[in-house]
Amino acid sequence: MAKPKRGRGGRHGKGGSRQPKDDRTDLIEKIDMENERFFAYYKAQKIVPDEEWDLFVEALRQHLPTTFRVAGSRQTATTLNSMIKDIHVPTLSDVTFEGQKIPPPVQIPWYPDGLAWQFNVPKKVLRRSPEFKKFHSFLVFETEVGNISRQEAVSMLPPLFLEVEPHHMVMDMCAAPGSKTAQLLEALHANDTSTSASIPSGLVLANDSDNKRTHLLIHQSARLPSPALMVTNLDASNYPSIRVPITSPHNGVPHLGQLLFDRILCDVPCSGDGTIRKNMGIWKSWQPMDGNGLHGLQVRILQRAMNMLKPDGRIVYSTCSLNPVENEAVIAEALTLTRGFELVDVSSKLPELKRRPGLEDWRPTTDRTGATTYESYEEFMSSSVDETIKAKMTEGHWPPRDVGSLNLSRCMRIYPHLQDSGGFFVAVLQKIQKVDAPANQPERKREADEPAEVPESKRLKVDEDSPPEDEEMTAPSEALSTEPQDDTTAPKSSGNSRSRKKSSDGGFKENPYTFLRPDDPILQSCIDRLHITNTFPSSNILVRNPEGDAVRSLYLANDIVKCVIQNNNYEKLRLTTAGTKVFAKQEASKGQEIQFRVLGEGLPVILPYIDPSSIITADIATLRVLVESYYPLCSNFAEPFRGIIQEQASGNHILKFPVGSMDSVNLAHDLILPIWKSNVSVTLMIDKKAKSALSLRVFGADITTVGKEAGASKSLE
Ligand SMILES: C[S@@+](CC[C@H](N)C(=O)[O-])C[C@H]1O[C@@H](n2cnc3c(N)ncnc32)[C@H](O)[C@@H]1O
Repeated sequence: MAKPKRGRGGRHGKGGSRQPKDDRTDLIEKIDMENERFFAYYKAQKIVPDEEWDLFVEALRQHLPTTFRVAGSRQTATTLNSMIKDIHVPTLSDVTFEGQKIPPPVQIPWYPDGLAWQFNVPKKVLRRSPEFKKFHSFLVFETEVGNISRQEAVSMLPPLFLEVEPHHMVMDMCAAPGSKTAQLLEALHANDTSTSASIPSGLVLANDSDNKRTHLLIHQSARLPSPALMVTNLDASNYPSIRVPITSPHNGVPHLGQLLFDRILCDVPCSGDGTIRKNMGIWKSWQPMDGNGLHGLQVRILQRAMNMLKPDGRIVYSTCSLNPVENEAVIAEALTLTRGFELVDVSSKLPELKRRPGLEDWRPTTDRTGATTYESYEEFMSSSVDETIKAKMTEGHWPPRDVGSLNLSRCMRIYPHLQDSGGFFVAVLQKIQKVDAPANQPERKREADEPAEVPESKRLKVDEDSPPEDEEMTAPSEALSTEPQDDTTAPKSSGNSRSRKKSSDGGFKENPYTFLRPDDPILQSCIDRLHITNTFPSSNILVRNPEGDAVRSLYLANDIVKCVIQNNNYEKLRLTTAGTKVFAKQEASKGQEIQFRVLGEGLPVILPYIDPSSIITADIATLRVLVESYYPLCSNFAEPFRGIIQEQASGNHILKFPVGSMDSVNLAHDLILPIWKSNVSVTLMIDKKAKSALSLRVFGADITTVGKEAGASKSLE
């Protein structure tokens, strides 16, 4: 095979111009994009027809386009998407750089409502072309505030195939760093508007076994605050049953039963060779046996998901690996071991997505060169391979004898050459009947004790008091699991564990969540100050300490999150996050009364409960003053806002900027923002990056103090 010699962009720096050190286009030049083991192994698997092989390999060597998704509520997303389409794309359509025409971003054809985009320009264009530079700033700020998600196109697929609805109980088994969790949350919040968030009746339970990555997930999910989110830090293959009160439909007697899920995502740890266009180290490090050691863990995670699913529920299993041992072999093994499931035919869903059917035949290997593969387990076991190596492989690595009955062709393989993307695998499973666990099946050697190593490439893949309502909790009796489970149930008398945090459970050091009494004086003062109506679920407010004191932050949980917290031991669940922060303590100056204020990210969920007469209406000129400086004096505002704000008491207030135009600035939808009024000045209570994003969106430039300082320092360079 001829050695690849090129990447995007020129091979040498032009005219002595400075080359950015970390420009991946340069890296592509330097990396030897060859790996005979990779080629030998995947040719033997026949993952693509012979006539497509060269196209496939050529695509692996190309620079991966940058892709992003417009996120957030449907209304916000539609408005922002129109801005990209009608303002940014026309500006970017006529850009030439160093004599070359640069193509503008284009919509990814298969993504619903045109909300996903891709573009492929060298970094130096993003840095030096004024048009692309401005677009890049827009992307950076909107990403910071959660309106845009920089995500690989193929990674957007699994949540789309899950078809989540706001009432669904959803589990994300291996969730960090959380790009797919964000999509699941968005689907749960489909009824949000541009200013207010719903409190969905469903749940997104996001889990990851890696504690550090769990915190990354929590950071990411703060961009889409939700009272329906819980994050846990457990091994998904051994996830404990979650207990919730269930009313038996037969005798109406309530008891604690297992919470079963409508939708489960298994985006499992994998060898990650489908990301080779981005993680170019894979060219050098890839070994044919990378997937063998992961297969067992992948099967166990999928099986655990199958045992936590409701009848008719759906599981999406996905990897960014091309290896059938991590894909079809896992599906085949799980379908064989756990009866009552079938692969769903989703060929008519996302019709524009180019995909290939799952394989029905594959040939695992333990040969380092990838040249010797084995058609069957029997052939492998009778070979001269060392016994210690044989012991690491199981029958489940190979296609089962009844492979034809499993409909493996319903799995989806996405290859880089089909639509200029990464490589990916997706399978959709549905539970068709009550699961008999364990299934009647021939005795198999299992990999249960095999420690699976997660390859580095994958680890680094980052580019989180009232009785339960019967309606929500009632599950059909056949939905109850009969399997013996680790009991996470909290002592009945106490509800949530009120013991102090301790590190007795594998180093778990999080504080418990404790519900505030609805008449807690601090909660009441927040309610009174903002004129919050009595329909507000004040019995669902939590604090993060065992004493139940409102010390720093107040969180809001929905009913199912509350129910899970009250009926399970938080330490056994390794509960890392629950609900969303809505109020926080505002540090007061000396002698002033301590007050709590509503947070910018908490406001959308509180807004539907705020009496509209307590919201102050302001105009775009007022917004400009608030964006331009940190602490504008009340006297700096024009009338009528100046008079209105001067009359208000010090503390937290909510401003509404209605749709409209003023001085060529257009507000496409209402803006609702929190402010803090002190004796003589007013502050917009959103963080710096959110302020810059807002400024770019509304005023077309970053007019914040930070933005102006950054602009000034650039012009001095
Ligand atoms: C492919 S990544 C998940 C990516 C994530 N779904 C996303 O879209 O951002 C796989 C994740 O599985 C986690 N993991 C590895 N072994 C696990 C286990 N036994 N249980 C739960 N999570 C595991 C890793 O820490 C890693 O974050």
